[in-house]
Amino acid sequence: MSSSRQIREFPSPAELALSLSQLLVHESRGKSNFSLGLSGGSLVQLLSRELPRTAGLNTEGWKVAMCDERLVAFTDSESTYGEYLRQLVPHGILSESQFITIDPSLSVEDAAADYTKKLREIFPGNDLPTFDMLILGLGPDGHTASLFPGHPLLQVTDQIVAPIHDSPKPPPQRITLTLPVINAAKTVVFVATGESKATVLKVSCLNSSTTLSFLKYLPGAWPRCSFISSRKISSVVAW
Ligand SMILES: O=C(O)[C@H](O)[C@@H](O)[C@H](O)[C@H](O)COP(=O)(O)O
Repeated sequence: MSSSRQIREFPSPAELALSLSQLLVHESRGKSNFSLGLSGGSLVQLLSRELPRTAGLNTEGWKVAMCDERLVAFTDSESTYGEYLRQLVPHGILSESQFITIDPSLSVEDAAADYTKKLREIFPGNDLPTFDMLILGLGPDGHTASLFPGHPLLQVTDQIVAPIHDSPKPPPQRITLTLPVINAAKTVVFVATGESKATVLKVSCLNSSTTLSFLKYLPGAWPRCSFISSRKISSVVAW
């Protein structure tokens, strides 16, 4: 899985979640340390439902970061970590101490600097954090993490985490992993659930020069990218 591009299609989000959980078992098996980046949106519920009943899952060595995070209190329903805390952690699958979280009390610049420092501690000695696996979402507008089409953050190459003040999708203040980190990850999985992803996938894959295309920014990750979808996308995606 980690070495080749794939599209995996499932008839329902439940079946997608099952496969994603099995992939996590496979990718983390035998690793005393497993670094995982998670996204928000529908992924929180998918994983929170499926991981607790996944056979063979050993999360002991897992460190879990957010691919992006909204600068709101963890108690706010907009907080991605807060949602994992409410939906996944109570199942005993992961403990709070395994998550690398932002400090939402800081300004967005300081929160990005603080998160950078925390990631550097998890990946000591590496210029770029090399996540074992990133699970990314995909917005109908073509954004992934908090990297939005046409936004200047797509040009950032000298930071591993960037602040964003003007996210087109609310809330406006967020922090995000930057493209170099996504490109350096060992396995990158895009989870594209729902009808709204078909257009962006089609446009992105058929014409990689379009502004909408997130794929043109992922030359490093592309050979290791997978798409997991709850609908048939292979018919619209040129692979
Ligand atoms: O911070 C955010 O706004 C979300 O995390 C967002 O980036 C999400 O991952 C995608 O929009 C896909 O969301 P769905 O899977 O819910 O469609």
